[in-house]
Amino acid sequence: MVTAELHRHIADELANNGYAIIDDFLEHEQALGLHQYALSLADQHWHQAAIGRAEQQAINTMVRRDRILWLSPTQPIEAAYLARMNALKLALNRELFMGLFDYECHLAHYPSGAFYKKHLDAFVGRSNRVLSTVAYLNPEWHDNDGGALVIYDDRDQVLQRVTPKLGRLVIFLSTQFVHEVERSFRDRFSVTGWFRVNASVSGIVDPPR
Ligand SMILES: O=C(O)CCC(=O)C(=O)O
Ligand SMILES: [Fe+2]
Repeated sequence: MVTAELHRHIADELANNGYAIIDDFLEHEQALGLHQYALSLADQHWHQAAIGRAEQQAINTMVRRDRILWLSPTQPIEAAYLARMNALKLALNRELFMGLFDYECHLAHYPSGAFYKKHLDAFVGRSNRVLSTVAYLNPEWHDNDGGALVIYDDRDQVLQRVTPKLGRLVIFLSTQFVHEVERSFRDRFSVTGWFRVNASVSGIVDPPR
């Protein structure tokens, strides 16, 4: 699919279902490059992920056990990913008038045994995160490797069980879908991010990193 068509497809899916799952969203080279990059980063670059907002941010390994690294445009490979998501942001604003203001994202590494229990990424009126994105960086992932993303509907029924395979993007409304990452049995890598509306619009600023 050419980019304009792909962006329209994502906008349609979001408008109709509130989420979209796009295989090969990342080109093979880019996805593999990010995977290699994540593998090359030494231990000290990664941080144990926290949960909760601002003053209550806490590390709780009963809830999540992934390690993260925020992306910035300083490295070309990070800049290329951010540019890709910026293009998507512009398209979604054009198609859906979403008023998306910026995008923040981090690499995430789930070592073998890691998971992230059921949660919402944002609460209505309490966060400026409106759209969650996860791009997966795992070549040759099999169902018995675990680590599926499970998305629930508003009656707590499984809506989608998504295998974290290389190049796939999942995008969903942050306040609408409870989701979890099942225990992974291999190293699992992804880029997780959020499109945000202007803090002065929602009146809330997300926690400092
Ligand atoms: O990696 C995934 O599939 C989802 C991660 C997630 O839910 C999060 O970081 O908030
Ligand atoms: Fe999440």
